[in-house]
Amino acid sequence: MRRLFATLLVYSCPNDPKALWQNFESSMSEDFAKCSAMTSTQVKRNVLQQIDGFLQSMGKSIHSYNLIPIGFSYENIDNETRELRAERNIVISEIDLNSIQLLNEKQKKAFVVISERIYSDRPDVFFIDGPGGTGKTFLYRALLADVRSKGYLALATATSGIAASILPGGRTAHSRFKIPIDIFDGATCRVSKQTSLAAMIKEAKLIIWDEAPMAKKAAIEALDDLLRDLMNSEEIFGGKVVVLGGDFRQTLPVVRKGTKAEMINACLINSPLWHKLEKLQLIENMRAKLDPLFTQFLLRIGDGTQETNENDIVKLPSSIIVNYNNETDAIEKLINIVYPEFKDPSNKLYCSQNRAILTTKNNFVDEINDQLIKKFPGDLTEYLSYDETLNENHQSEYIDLLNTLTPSNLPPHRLLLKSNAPIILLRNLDPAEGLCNGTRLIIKSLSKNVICAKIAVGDFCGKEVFIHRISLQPPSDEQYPVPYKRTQFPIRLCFAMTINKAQGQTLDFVGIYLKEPVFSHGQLYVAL
Ligand SMILES: Nc1ncnc2c1ncn2[C@@H]1O[C@H](COP(=O)(O)OP(=O)(O)OP(=O)(O)O)[C@@H](O)[C@H]1O
Repeated sequence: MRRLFATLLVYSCPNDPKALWQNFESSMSEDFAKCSAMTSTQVKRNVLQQIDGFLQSMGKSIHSYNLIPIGFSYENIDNETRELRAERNIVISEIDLNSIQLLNEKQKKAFVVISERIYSDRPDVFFIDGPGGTGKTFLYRALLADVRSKGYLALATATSGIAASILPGGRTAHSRFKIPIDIFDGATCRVSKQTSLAAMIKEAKLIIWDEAPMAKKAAIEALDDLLRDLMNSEEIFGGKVVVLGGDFRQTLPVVRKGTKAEMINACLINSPLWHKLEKLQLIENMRAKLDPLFTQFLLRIGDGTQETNENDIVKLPSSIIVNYNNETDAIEKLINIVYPEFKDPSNKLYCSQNRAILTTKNNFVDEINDQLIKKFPGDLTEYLSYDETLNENHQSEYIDLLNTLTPSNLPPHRLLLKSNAPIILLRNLDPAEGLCNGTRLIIKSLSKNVICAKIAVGDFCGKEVFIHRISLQPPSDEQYPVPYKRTQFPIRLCFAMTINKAQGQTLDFVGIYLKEPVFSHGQLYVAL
């Protein structure tokens, strides 16, 4: 409830935060108040400190909301000290520690080389290059467990929230190192030398950045500059052991409206840092171990070496193709294969959580989700967004148009939902607690102002969370007739999703709907 209150303050900008606080203070204090050892002042202080912690993780502070009564002594623990404490308190799982014994030959080699540099204080910077499923995450988890079990700090980061959420203590690199989101060449991280965040980064024995190929080179160069500055060293990454990793066959950094050349230029591979990284390769596909022929085919797709016809089109193996007569028949058949329980209502519905239909464009995703939510059993609940122009003088002129717009990173104006349906989160609400852009959840209940949902996968699987409406804006570089914001639940249905959104997801069963050819072989590779 305290987290819900903090996200309401940040994303819904209530007119009178103090009144809201006074109304709900006792409900938000219930658990602390039950502890008889605490005085009412201590209860209030604890509640305020926790709310402040949530606010700070979203870049805000409790002092902006006028919640603390005048004269009330509120000693806030510096948020960064809190972060350091959180780092030190990360639970090291037995499974991760034991996984060191299970590493395959290449993973073991990488583990030994990196560990040797960490503990001998002869720093180096690595790039773990491995196609999807070759056990990069497995290796990172083993390294993190090993370093942390020896009492050292190890910082786990990734480019996307969803990849960060599968690393223990994982955070997005942007939030951990305060790298500007709208990064450009020469931009710097917003960490000043005197803060305890700087002290924590300096103390770290190991820094991991997963999905580095998806980040712009400017972001990784900003980390290099930050570490040189903090460590007062001209060595690469300030002489820290840094492990970057990922798979260049998957999708590359997004340069909105950029040309192919601009996208390639933004890649880590075109940074002066690239040649200085020690490359370690993982090759054995641990995910598709039982199907070596498919694994080889997948690698040829990723490397762009699979044979194509005269129109540059690859032929997929007939064993994975669904035969159909026409377009309507095609999508019907695919739906029946991916979601067989829709045909047989006695079948368990809940298995839909680890299944998805992947396709290339948002409008195909919407078409499929619309069809499936109607077939899904249960009562429909409709939530309409409130769309408003930033300049209120334009509101009446544009309101109807705004409702029809479907920007890629915004929920739809008309959200049709049912209990037990799968949804995907569209914002990083609380990555430390598993609520990232890309987290999949199953709806438990739908109320007028709050949706209760259960996280469907990952370390936080099964956790129940409350989601409320927030104000969202389309990306500033997407062209719309007028600047506007949409107040809506930050979710979409996810019976179907785009291939790009699926990158980094773990799905048990996938149907791929290719109404049009994919944009690149990297996109087909991610889907397959
Ligand atoms: N040495 C190993 N022993 C047993 N299982 C392993 C080993 N290495 C990896 N795995 C398993 O193989 C699967 C794929 O591994 P992992 O997710 O680490 O790959 P990845 O390279 O990070 O993939 P992606 O790039 O798609 O995220 C996981 O289920 C993981 O637990």
